[in-house]
Amino acid sequence: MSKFTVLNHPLIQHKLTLIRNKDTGTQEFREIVNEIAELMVYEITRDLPLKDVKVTTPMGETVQKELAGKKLAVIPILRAGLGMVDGVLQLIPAAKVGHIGMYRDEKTLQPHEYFVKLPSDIDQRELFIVDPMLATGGSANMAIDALKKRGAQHIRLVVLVAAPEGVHAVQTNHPDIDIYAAALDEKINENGYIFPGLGDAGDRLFGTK
Ligand SMILES: O=P(O)(O)OC[C@H]1O[C@H](OP(=O)(O)OP(=O)(O)O)[C@H](O)[C@@H]1O
Ligand SMILES: O=c1cc[nH]c(=O)[nH]1
Ligand SMILES: [Mg+2]
Repeated sequence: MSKFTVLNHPLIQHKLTLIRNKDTGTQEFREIVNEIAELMVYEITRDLPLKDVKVTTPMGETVQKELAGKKLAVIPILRAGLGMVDGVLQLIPAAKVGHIGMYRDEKTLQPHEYFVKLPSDIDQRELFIVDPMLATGGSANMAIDALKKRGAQHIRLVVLVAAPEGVHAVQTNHPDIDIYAAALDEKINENGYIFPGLGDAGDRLFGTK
């Protein structure tokens, strides 16, 4: 069974409260989403493997550490996932970026894929799928399917707000995928939105409401 981890760092929790507030405007919302993404990536990369390397300082030769594992790629689920990309790249500037376009039918809540463009070597990379919202889990499951179909082997899912239904759906369909969230909320409401949530993440990021 995959791991589900809520990142309880006080800065993450404080910033999440700011963007839940309905009076937080587009500019601030966008800035804070990136800040939270950056903090989350800092937390979840604690287990990246290191190896010894020789380095010559101005004082002489020494053996120190550098990252040893697979290269990384960040995969935003469009649109709202785009809001987290800059935050991730702030810490991992060399990461490649793949895009998966997905929208949820407002009535059926079924996801529809409309765009996929990925680095050619995703099978060699550790992939971080980013999307602020994990509601029914339909979009995340379809994005994971799209990556696996193209050879991806190491995928983690990073979301800001998760609903229990979405966590269960991803864990059931993809027991190999670890999920990280800034919060686990109460439920999905009758319109398919997470409660208490933060509303429509894409609309709040891009000012489209
Ligand atoms: O878990 P689910 O029930 O699939 O819902 C979550 C999805 O819904 C939102 O995207 P939306 O369809 O609103 O597209 P957008 O990012 O373009 O606004 C959100 O960003 C997720 O991708
Ligand atoms: O609460 C939700 C659920 C799906 N998508 C969003 O943007 N918000
Ligand atoms: Mg949306």
